[in-house]
Amino acid sequence: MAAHFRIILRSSCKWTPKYSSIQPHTPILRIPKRFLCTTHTRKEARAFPSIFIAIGLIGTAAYYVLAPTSHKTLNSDSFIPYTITSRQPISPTSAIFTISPHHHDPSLPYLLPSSQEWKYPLWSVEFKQPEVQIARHYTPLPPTDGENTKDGTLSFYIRAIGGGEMSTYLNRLGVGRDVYLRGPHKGFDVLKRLGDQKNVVFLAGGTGVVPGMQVARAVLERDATTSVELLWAVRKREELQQCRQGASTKPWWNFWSTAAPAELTAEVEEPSAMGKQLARMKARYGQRLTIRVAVDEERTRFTERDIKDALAGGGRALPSSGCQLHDQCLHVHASEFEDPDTKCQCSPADRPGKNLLMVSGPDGFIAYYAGDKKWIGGTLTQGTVGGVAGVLQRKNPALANDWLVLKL
Ligand SMILES: Cc1cc2nc3c(=O)[nH]c(=O)nc-3n(C[C@H](O)[C@H](O)[C@H](O)COP(=O)(O)OP(=O)(O)OC[C@H]3O[C@@H](n4cnc5c(N)ncnc54)[C@H](O)[C@@H]3O)c2cc1C
Repeated sequence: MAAHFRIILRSSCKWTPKYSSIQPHTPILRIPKRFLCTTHTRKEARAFPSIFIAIGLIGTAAYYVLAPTSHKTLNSDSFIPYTITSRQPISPTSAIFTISPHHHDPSLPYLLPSSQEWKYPLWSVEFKQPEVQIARHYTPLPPTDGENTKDGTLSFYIRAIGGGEMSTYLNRLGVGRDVYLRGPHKGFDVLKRLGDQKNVVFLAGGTGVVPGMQVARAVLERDATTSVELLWAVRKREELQQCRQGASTKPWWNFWSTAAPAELTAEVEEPSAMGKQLARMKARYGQRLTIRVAVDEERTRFTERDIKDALAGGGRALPSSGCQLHDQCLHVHASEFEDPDTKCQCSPADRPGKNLLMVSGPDGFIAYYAGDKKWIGGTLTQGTVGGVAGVLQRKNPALANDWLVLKL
């Protein structure tokens, strides 16, 4: 989920290449001589094709500006409007935004047909910044119990990054303002990758916890024998709990009584809006979902030992070389946006599947725990496994076989 740059808006792409491919002296329209009136002066004759060109350009531009867009509801080709219906501040730089589409869609593209359930275990949408024409991905928070998903409402946990174009723009918007979305964009198919295995460890930094919540929900709803350990690193405690006015910087909740990352129970004291969401998930899944939180400003963090302990519970998996879904080597050049043609190439008799170690957050966080992602030919790819995960794999080669590392 590292910083993502995408400056292309597909609607404008439709015509931009035509213009960008024009060479300085390439004629755009050739006017046959017979159409040129002989009584025209040379100057007028030269002006004639220019008029055609100008009319052509204006007509094309008018078409794209004025033509009604064929899409009114969420789709992966064009941006459609939503209105911000609520904004719950969490810290000075982060908030949960809830948005509703302008037009009701009876068959939302991210829901299973005739169901309230999400279709994908991991997905995101793009928001566009209309003033500077950029788009960035954001991850919808999974619906809480009893929430109606059919009305198209979506919620997002968004942090404003200092100097960040999109996130500071979004952070300035209040209730009633419009935002424009395109999607859904499918992420890694974690359920197929997990297959017959049962364990997911999700290490998240900051807003990277949201894909972790999506994955936890999908995996824990799949069957009652799965378990998820969600390790969430935040800079400040306020992401999880509201701080009292004038409270000491020392931990004062029982929850924070140890120097190591603490385990979250279903009863978080004075929870933030994110704390409430996590506590609800903990209450729903009980022992099957472990949530631990490390706070930078309290000098707690997830160490190599913590990750090793979290991985200790994974079952043994069979080797899966040559399978695009299960072979770590074949993930080196894979993008986190799943190719719809990606299929399991393992033998069904082998009951394919890998336990999953997933790492999501800012670039530096991912690099520290799992190694850098790499840009190859304009695509951000997984790269090799490095960082803490790489060290653990070298110390215990069985981990490299039993656990697939995925970076978001
Ligand atoms: C699939 C996916 C899902 C995402 N989901 C969410 C989400 O739910 N919530 C959310 O807040 N963000 C999410 N992001 C990140 C988001 O897309 C943007 O990258 C982020 O909001 C910064 O965009 P920007 O335009 O403000 O910053 P930019 O103008 O792109 O970057 C400004 C500077 O900030 C740095 N930077 C960018 N992101 C971070 C970061 N996270 N931490 C520290 N420095 C950073 C950049 O390297 C750059 O130097 C997601 C990204 C992806 C790829």
